[in-house]
Amino acid sequence: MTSQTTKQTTQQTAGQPLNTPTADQIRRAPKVLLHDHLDGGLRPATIVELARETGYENLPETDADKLGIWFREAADSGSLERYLETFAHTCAVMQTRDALFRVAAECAEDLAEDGVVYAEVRYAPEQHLENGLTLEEVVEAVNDGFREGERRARANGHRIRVGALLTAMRHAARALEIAELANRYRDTGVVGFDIAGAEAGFPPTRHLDAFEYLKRENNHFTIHAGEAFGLPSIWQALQWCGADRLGHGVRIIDDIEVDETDGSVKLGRLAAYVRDKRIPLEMCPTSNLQTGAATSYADHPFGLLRKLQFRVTVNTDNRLMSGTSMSREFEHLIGAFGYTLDDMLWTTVNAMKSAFIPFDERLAMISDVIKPGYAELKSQWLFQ
Ligand SMILES: O=c1[nH]cnc2c1ncn2[C@@H]1O[C@H](CO)[C@@H](O)[C@H]1O
Ligand SMILES: [Zn+2]
Repeated sequence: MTSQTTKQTTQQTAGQPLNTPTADQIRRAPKVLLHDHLDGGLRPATIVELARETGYENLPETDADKLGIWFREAADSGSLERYLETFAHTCAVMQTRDALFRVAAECAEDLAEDGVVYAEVRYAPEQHLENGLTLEEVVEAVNDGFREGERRARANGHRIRVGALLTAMRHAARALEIAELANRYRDTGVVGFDIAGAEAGFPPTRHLDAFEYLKRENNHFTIHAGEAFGLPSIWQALQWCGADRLGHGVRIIDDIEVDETDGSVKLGRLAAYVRDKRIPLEMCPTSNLQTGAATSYADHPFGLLRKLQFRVTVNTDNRLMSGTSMSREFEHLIGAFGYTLDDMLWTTVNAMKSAFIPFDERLAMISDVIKPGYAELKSQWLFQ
């Protein structure tokens, strides 16, 4: 009896449910990433090497460590437009088949190393044509790179699946062409479509033809909306364009009123629609702090949206510019909101449900990979 009481006490102090996950647990927990830019996630050392190989001379630093810091600081501008200027350097070194292959392979390897089991990684093929590659050659180089990265990850004891999202730049006029490209490669590595770039002045409806085309083809797309611009952008993305998911979507918070005195919450029509329809929000906390879309982790809308059970997901956006990883994004949120492994599991299941691969594969990932992975971590204390 006495020993049982002791055991009970030990259970409660060592017991997983009450504990904040450790850094090691966060890294080992299976994670799902829906919003990550290929040209925003290069290893600094790779940029330096590729610049040397391809004769690109405009890098602001040629020492890999200093270059990594330069990207983070330059991206820390408080403005999306200035944040986006840093991509000139990464795109500049991604203009050959070999470079695209290498960057894609390393991307898959790095994500797998960080415990990501499923990722949708996006990039804009139209930004990789400067040395004469065709759109098709760009897509095939990246797809081959992802397959190579998956193989290398497997050889290192990790399992990851990576799908590509093809992005069209919202200031340009190639969205329909890129949407057609995404459709052509839908059975060979491309799982969907997106638009990105400066939001103010470039509303989603500018590219309505691309979205209508994809809907007719029963294909999937997400739209960067509600990041640097507010509710009208989100409303257009959903109600005019028919987006399956929202890239960021943080500004949906502008349609939610919290009563300071009794804490009661009132959702506007758009926020209610987003929650009722289970529209996935691809949230990227660190990126939002850098572009000024949020002021601190503790004040990030993720906390309230999670509490209100919006379908929130955790994402990296640009690992290079934000000096981040999926584990780090979770660490920040856990630090700010006291989340447990169960919260991580909840958002990870949210993300997997929202992926663009077929339903049976999503379900199998949830039941055969994600849930067993968290169960394994949660049961550790029993054997300590
Ligand atoms: O947070 C973001 N908001 C809008 N556009 C972005 C963001 N991060 C990257 N890109 C843009 O997407 C392109 C293709 O990957 C990048 O080159 C960058 O211009
Ligand atoms: Zn993005």
